[in-house]
Order: sequence, then structure tokens, then C-alpha cells
Amino acid sequence: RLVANWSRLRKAPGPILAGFTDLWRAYQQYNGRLREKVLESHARYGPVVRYGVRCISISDPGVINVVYGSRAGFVTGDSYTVLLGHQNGKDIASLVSTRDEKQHGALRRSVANAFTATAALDYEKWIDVTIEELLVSLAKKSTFDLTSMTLWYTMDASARFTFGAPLGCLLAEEDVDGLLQLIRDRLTHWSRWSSYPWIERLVYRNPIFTPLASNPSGMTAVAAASLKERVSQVAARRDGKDARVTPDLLERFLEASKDFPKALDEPGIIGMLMSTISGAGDTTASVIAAVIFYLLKHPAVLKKLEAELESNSIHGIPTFAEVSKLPYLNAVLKEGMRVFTPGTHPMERVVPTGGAVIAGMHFPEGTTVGCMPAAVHLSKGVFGDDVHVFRPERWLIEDREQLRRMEAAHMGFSRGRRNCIGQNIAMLSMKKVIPAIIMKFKVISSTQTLRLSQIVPRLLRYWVRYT
Ligand code: HEM
Repeated sequence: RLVANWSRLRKAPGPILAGFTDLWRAYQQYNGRLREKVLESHARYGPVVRYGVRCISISDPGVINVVYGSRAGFVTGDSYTVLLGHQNGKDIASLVSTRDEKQHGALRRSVANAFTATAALDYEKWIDVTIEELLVSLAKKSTFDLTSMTLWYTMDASARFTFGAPLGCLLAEEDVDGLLQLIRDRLTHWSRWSSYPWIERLVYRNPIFTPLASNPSGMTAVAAASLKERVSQVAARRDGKDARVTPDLLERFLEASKDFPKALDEPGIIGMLMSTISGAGDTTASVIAAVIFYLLKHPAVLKKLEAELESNSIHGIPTFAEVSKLPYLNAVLKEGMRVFTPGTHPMERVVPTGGAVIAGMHFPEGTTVGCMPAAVHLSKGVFGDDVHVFRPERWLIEDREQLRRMEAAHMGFSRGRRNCIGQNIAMLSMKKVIPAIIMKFKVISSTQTLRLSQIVPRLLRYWVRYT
């Protein structure tokens, strides 16, 4: 059996054990090292690397459209089912976790209006209030923990634009109500079990083992409770008792459910809430912290950014209109999201019937292929020889063709029909909060030898190790 496993994809290089058994992958993932190992393997073997019995990582940006393109027919890998919520003995699919393309398309269409660039502007006021609270908290401190503060900020901001009320993390400086822990439990669960989704199903979604099922269900319960509470508030509003000027995401989902009753039935809305809550917190916080880290590490870049903000009279909390088109700020964020990506493993897709030739190699149907943004972003052919260097200037060039190639290879928000639906909101939040912090405070590192590992792993300690 082990030899049969190995021979299935023997042309693809990679760690020997990975070809024989998925235990190798499971072990690395359990220890938060899979990302590091896949990156090492790409450096050693090239753009195609095997990291599991049927799993292939590809770092060649040329394959992005093949694997993630809208008509490509590559459905998401079985590993995503580990993310399915579970309530009352039933799986609750979310945007991220559903493998059913029809269900995904219907759900995504039903909520698309709530995430457009125009809709994101409606959430600006929720974000402003939260930035204000963050600045007040920071002003009271002589030193602050960047990791925690950005996290409390994104948790409160996302709770505001999702449910219309903050969690209170910034005020308490802790994980109020344990929501962050629930998100992390869900991601840890994903990380632990994505190598063996069929065992996960057997253990956690089997009525015989119901007590164990609490792990993937925690967030489902929170989302369901929020939904119940808000439905009664919306009903009260309709009676004229509670006038809400700007609808939050949940209210928009409830509105949209009238037009899309099938996609956005109760489990559909719960699934959307789960995707939004877990998609918005840790990811945005870690990118903000990483960008500030790179600015501190590169004082010349920080100085240039400050000069751009100064010359555009950006002080206090800027409006999105003021900062959305600033070229250097754009370049800093794009570059920050190139050198730092939170994802810990390739975004897995399954080769459709008949197999496919990808990156010059034929893969039989059923093979899991995927790109890990961290690996793709190190493509020297696209980004140049200095791929490991944080250099926003690479995005400020005249050469349109080169810019197009870099844009096409940027996977910070993934690509294709399952790309990040929250990216407009994330960009709005980041483009406002980073200038607000650096223009109000002179942020300096409290240690001489600041490393990314001191900033990021505490955010993502359950699912990735940074060195
Ligand atoms: C800088 C911050 C963010 C980054 C780097 C990021 C990154 C990503 C990536 C890489 C994916 C694809 C995951 C996969 O296929 O495995 C994704 C999907 C998703 N993200 Fe984000 N995200 C961010 C912020 C947000 C925010 C603020 C929200 C919600 C308001 C959000 C909601 C989602 C949802 C719902 C999906 C699933 C989309 C689908 O499957 O159709 N994300 N994100």
C-alpha cells in the first residue's frame, strides 16, 4: 500500500515520507511547520512539490488561472470539509467550507452586495469608532504590544461591522466572551485534521461520538445565537422601535435572504457569519502587525510613507477617500501582503475528471493541487531577484507589463471565484488604521533585534510558526 501510494505521483519531487503516507503532512501541520517545509521543498526541488500522498504544491504563478480560474472545474479539496460547522447533528456549510460549487455560487451571489467597494464605505463609520478607541488606548501607554493591540482592534471592528456592536476587546484588552479562542479552535481543528478529513468526519460528526463534536461546533453556536438576537432586533426596527442608520453585515444578510431564501436560509446565514467572523480577525490583525513590523525594519520606507501622508495633510483618522489612492501607501500594503501572507498551506483544489497538465506535469484526476501564496510570492521570474526583500518601490514602476505580471501573481487575497470576499473591507480598515497609528505616534521597536517571529506567531501560534 505504501509503495502504491508513493508510485501514484512519483514524478513529483518532495520529502520522501510525504509520498508514502499523509502522516508526514499531518505531523508537520500539527506542529505548525507545514508552511516552512513546503517553502523549503520549493527552494530545493523547484516549482512542483509533493507534500502528501495525493497533494501537490505549485509555486509557479503561471498556473494560478489554470487551478483557480472561474471555468477551470477544480473544486476545493476535501480538507475544507473539516471547517464545516456542526449543529443539531447536521453540518452547516459556510462560504469557505462548502465544496458544492452550486451552493457556493448561490451563497456568494446572495451576499455579494454586502461586500462591494461601495458597501465597504458604509462600514467606515464602524471602523472609525474602533480606530478612535485604539488610538485612545495606545495614547495611555508608553510601550504597547503591537500584536495584541492590532488584534483587539480587528476583533472589535469586525464585530461592529458584522453585528453592529463591539465585543469590548479594546477596552478590556482581552478576548471578551472567548470568541477569538473559538475562531482559533476552529482554525486549529482545520490544521490538525485537514490531512485526514475522513477520520475527522468519523470522529467529530458521528452521533456515536457526540461529546467530541463540540470542537467544530463552538462557533456555530455563537453565530446562531447572534442571528437569533438580531432577528428580533430587526423585527423591532420594522415596528419602528429601533432605527439603525447603517446596516451591518448581518442585517444585510437578513435583507438578502428575502431575495435568496434558499441560499440564505438560517443555516446559510449562520455559515456566512462563521466565515466572516473567522475571516476578518486574525488575518487582518496579522497583516497590520506585519506591515508595521516591516516599516520599523525599514526606516527609509517609513520616512517616505510619512512624507506622503504629511504632504496630503493626513492627520488623525483619515477618510478612506483621502487615503485610498495614495501610491506609496498602496505599494507598502501590496508589498507587505507579498512578503507576509497568513496562510499555512496550499489552497487545495482537486484535479477534475480526465486529469490535467499543470506546470508541465500530468496529474491524474483526484490529485489535490494548490498554490501557497507564500511560495508563489517568491517567484524570482516575476518579482525579481530580491524577492526576499521588502521593497514597496517594486510596485511603483512605469513598465505596465511587469506590473500586470506582478498583480497577476499576487495571491494575498487568493484568486478566482473563491477569493477573499472581505478584501474591500480589509483594505479599507488597513489603509485607515496604519496611517492613523504612524501619524499619531512615533512608533519604535522596544528591542534592537526585532524579528517577525516576535510579532506574528502569537497571533497565529496555533497554526503557523514563523522564523
Ligand atoms: C488582510 C486581511 C485578509 C486576508 C489576508 C484574507 C485572505 C483570504 C484568503 C487567502 C482567502 C481564501 C482562503 C481559501 O480559499 O482557503 C480568503 C477567503 C475569505 N475571506 Fe478573507 N482575508 C482577509 C480579510 C477578510 C475580511 C475582513 C473578511 C470579512 C469581512 C474576510 C472574509 C473571507 C471570506 C468569507 C472568505 C471565503 C470566500 C469564499 O470562499 O468565497 N476576509 N481570505
